[in-house]
Amino acid sequence: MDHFEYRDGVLHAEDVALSAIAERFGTPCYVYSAATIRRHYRVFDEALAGIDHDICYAVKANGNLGVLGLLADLGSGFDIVSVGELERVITAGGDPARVVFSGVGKRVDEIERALEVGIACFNVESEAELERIDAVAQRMGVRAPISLRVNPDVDAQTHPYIATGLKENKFGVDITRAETLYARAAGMEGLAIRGVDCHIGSQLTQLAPFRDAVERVLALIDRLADQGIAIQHLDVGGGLGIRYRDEQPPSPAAYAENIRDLVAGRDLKLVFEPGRVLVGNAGVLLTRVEVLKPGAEDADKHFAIVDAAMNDLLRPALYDGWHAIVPVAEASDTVSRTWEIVGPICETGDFLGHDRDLALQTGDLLAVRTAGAYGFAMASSYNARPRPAEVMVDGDAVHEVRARETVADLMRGEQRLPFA
Ligand SMILES: Cc1ncc(COP(=O)(O)O)c(C=O)c1O
Ligand SMILES: N[C@@H](CCCC[NH3+])C(=O)O
Repeated sequence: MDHFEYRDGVLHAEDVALSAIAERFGTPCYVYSAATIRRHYRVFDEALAGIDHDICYAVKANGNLGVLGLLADLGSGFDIVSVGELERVITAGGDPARVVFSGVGKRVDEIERALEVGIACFNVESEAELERIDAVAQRMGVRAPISLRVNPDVDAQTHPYIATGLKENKFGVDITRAETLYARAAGMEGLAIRGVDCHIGSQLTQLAPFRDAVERVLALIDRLADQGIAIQHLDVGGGLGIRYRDEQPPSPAAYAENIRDLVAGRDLKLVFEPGRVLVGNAGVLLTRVEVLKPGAEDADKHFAIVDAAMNDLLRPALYDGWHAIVPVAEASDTVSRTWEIVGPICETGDFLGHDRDLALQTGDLLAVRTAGAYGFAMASSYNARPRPAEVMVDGDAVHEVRARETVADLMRGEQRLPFA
């Protein structure tokens, strides 16, 4: 459920026509719906009613200050993977004490800053990192709260680039080594053991892998208890999938019911790190058709070159990700063709969608749907293309939550070599 719908033939974000946004802010432009984000957060939170839980939104999905501020106001915590994300959370008004810090390569300065602001927990991904955090914390005279990210070796049944819970992935520590590492951590002066963490992948559409992972981690928690190591929270990561095309992802309610019986009666808080499920359907990428390049009548390919490209939305190029592409003004009687929707970048992989049946004319506006997660967040300025504007609609109000980058922004900090 989202708040993008046609009214009088024009696609709206809540009460605002996307054509009006294109007029005012130009294209390409990301448009988010505040009501959709609020709704998704509440549905997720309510699904977990009765389970002691904390929601730590995965900032990497969409780190815009407007998005983070909205989630902070709803009471969300945050899952971060860099000091840059930490500063974003703080700037947006998030509470550092509700932050968990994931990631396989945390630098010393990042650990220092996280300790300085007092985050809730480090999700530690290797033995070397345990030692590093211990050393930094001891030097600062504090104890760092930690969980070990364990790798439960379950198949998340998702795209291989975004599956993270298999033995061969770079993430976390092998669950069979976890007890030894917890015993080591328990002896380190700079550490305070708080939890166990796992995250098995992203865009999961099956429930079984989540349940398998939780079962394996709960068994570990029991073995740790036998060793006298008490665990206060289980961080189950993020990963709940959404519908891009015809996927049938479980609802947040089904996701919660899938594990409710496993944790019932335990004195254990569950931490969730949802990203995509909160913001994915809350965003579209608005783009305009620049050039139509139809082939001969019998040609296989007809190209529609739009002003958004792989630098703005990388998911099609990187994962062959499928996004619905719809006209902003509902089509009338213009002849329809099957189009390749491509950007102007000099890469054959620069496409937003293959084989789309659309009635197109030069200058038409299109909306690339389900672009709120891993959209702007993965944008680059390849081909010296300034990154797009980001706009948040809230009812009939329109907020420019990020101004379009300029070419001058792109050259900031650069210089020619001095003349001899
Ligand atoms: C550690 C961690 N937590 C949370 C997430 C958020 O995942 P998703 O957007 O699939 O919910 C990710 C990304 O997959 C992640 O790597
Ligand atoms: N960027 C990915 C998800 C990666 C999840 C990060 N752990 C996507 O667009 O689907």
